[in-house]
Amino acid sequence: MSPTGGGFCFEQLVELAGFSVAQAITKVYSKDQFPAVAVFSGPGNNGLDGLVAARHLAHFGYRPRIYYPKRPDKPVNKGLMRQCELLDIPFVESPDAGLKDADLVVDAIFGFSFSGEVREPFRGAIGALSKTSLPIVSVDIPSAWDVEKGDIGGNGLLPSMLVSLTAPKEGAQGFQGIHYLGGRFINKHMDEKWGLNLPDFPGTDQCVRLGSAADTQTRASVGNRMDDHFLHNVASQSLF
Ligand SMILES: NC(=O)C1=CN([C@@H]2O[C@H](COP(=O)(O)OP(=O)(O)OC[C@H]3O[C@@H](n4cnc5c(N)ncnc54)[C@H](O)[C@@H]3O)[C@@H](O)[C@H]2O)[C@@H](O)CC1
Ligand SMILES: [K+]
Repeated sequence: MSPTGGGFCFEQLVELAGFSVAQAITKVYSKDQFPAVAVFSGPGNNGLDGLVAARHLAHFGYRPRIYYPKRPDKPVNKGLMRQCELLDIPFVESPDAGLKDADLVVDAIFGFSFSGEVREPFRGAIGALSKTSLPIVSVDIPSAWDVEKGDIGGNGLLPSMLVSLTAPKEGAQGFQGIHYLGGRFINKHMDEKWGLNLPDFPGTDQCVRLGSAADTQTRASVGNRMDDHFLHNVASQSLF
């Protein structure tokens, strides 16, 4: 683990992101009504947020299963998978196996680095999720949406709930569903540097519900600039 410019290491940010997603889910979809959660994880960091969320959901009393078809051979991926295996969270081999008898879906396929036409095996996964009537919770941005322009191709997911991380993305401005902000790790220096004007997180919560479209809009362009920064500095470990 290497410290970043803000003192964080990457694994910490992924942990806080995934934890906030799991907690936001508890606010809207109770474990009694939505016990079986299908987590669809993509090949990048959005997918890692999904693995972390699955682990916390299991601790919270849900029954997650994970569809994770492309698994980069990195210590962080292997570690997060191992943690899930030790909680007896099954890894399923197909989108259909993920959705069978599920009550809820977590869409952690693509985040802000998605671009172009969806390639397999994720084209099939997104196709399956587009057809399901189950509620979908998207992590950071609905998968296959353009991070700046939203669902321009018309092929992206239409989730019932979105948990934006750190700050909403510009592309999420048109999102009409239940919108939470997660990732409670911004200090006042970061907030001022980026002009985030973050809302107060209630009590010990890791997430806060965004009330209105205006709430999203005022923060969206900042969210994109931060993500650009995040993207270009993750390798050099100089985040924030
Ligand atoms: N901003 C923040 O503070 C944090 C962000 N995190 C997460 O990191 C995410 C961004 O992670 P990454 O930069 O790894 O990117 P993504 O997870 O968005 O996805 C990148 C992966 O998707 C693949 N991909 C892109 N376009 C594709 C296409 N058309 N068809 C098939 N595959 C495609 C790429 O080859 C790459 O493997 C965020 O959205 C968020 O979920 C957190 O993990 C940590 C905190
Ligand atoms: K997503």
